[in-house]
Amino acid sequence: CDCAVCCRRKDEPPLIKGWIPFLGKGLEFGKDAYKFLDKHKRKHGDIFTVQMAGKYMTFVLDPLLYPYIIKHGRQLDFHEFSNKVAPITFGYPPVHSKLHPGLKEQIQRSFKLLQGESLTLLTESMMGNLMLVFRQDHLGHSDWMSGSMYQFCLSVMFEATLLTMFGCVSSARRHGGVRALRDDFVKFDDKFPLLIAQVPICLLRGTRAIRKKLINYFLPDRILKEVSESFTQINNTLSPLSAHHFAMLWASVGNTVPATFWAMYYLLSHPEALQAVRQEIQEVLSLSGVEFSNDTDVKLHREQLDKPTTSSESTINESFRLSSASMNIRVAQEDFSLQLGESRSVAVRKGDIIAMYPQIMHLDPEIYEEPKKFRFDRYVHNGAEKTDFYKDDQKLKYYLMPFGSGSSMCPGRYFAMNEIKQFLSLLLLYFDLQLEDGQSRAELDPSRAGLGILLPSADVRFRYRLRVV
Ligand code: HEM
Repeated sequence: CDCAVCCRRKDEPPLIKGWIPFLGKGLEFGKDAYKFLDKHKRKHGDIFTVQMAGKYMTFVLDPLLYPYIIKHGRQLDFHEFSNKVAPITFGYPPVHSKLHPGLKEQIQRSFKLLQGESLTLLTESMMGNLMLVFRQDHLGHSDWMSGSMYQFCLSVMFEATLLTMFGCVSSARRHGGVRALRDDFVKFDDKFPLLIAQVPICLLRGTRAIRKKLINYFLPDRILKEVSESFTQINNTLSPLSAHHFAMLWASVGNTVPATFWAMYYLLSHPEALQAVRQEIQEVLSLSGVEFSNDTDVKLHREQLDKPTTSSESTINESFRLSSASMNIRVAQEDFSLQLGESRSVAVRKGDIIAMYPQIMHLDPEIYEEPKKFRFDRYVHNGAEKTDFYKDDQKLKYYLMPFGSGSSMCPGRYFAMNEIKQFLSLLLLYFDLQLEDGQSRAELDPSRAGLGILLPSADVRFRYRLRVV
């Protein structure tokens, strides 16, 4: 092993020193995250500590132990980490700032608007906006068109999400400046891993100016002019800071766009999956008495999306499994002994970081046979959702974790699932789709490992044509 490993007290995991790929004080993994963790797991077992910049970070990589960490919400806190890093990254005041009393509570309340009754509103609005963008940008031709898949997903999902979350200007249904906004967003997003790693923004050329432009876009007099019964109206009253709106925009598209890309890519590269999902969507429509034709707009309401659609959901979950590389972080609030099962405990000091890295579980051949292969029906059993997956002959409580876990779980997860389903439904209903020759080997770009859904290392060319129905 090329790392110095110290054996410590019996209740302390092996300590690995001298590993430098982490940047700054922060947590950017960079290219070697999976390899690094997998290598040390084989050598030192499922629990080990990495020392960096004076901090101790203990990785727990056995998914059978995840429930013990997740249930320690009080002693192992997520928000200490996010409350510190998010304001610096997105440029809003610290959540405990005296200038904005109650900000923390406002932010937490705004997360609730992504669920429950508001989710119905959001989902309906997203449907209309997706349809609008599809109709105006892509449904006008009957010949084969050629496109770049990531760019296609980005342009449709970015604009439809922006309209859904933040409304539109009063004079038009679409924003004139959306392309410029999207380009700036992509430039900021490129630097996102460095910002999260707490590299000072002044060292990232031009990024501060781009962030300022993006924040200014959300000033109340520039956007949100036509807000009636929308999510935006409620959201705006609760969280009046434009920099926080910008953070919400990042949260709502930063992972959703690559997740949509992977679901679309896997469907196009697996025709049997595409066929099964298309058939399932057609059945949902016909059961609701909707007769589909390509010159009318489709509406899929929340009740229809909530119907058991096992092939679509399994396809999306399988894409998450293969492309997600988020790290779940907790910060110890006190010195204590973290009990991991009946016979194991780990000494934790106040300020230590405990991390789970579910990608290791997602690619574990003991849990998922042939883990690198896409199988659209991996999460289907006897026509229903499959939820039993095993490790060491024990059923796993957590087997798929693209959205984090416990108290830190993504509040937008239901909305994300709905919007990806809506996007795929429109895509498969309206278009014949094909990959261009030689485009069936998309690779994951590991450079934002630790932060969510990985992007493809290169875009993929595809062809699409209006279906004749
Ligand atoms: C496929 C799409 C998505 C994925 C994979 C995803 C994943 C995640 C993950 C991994 C976290 C951090 C959880 C943790 O560290 O334990 C998170 C947090 C968050 N997500 Fe998502 N997310 C997605 C879509 C969305 C959408 C559509 C929204 C909003 C419309 C959203 C809003 C948020 C917010 C606000 C947080 C911060 C929560 C907090 O600080 O407590 N996400 N998401």
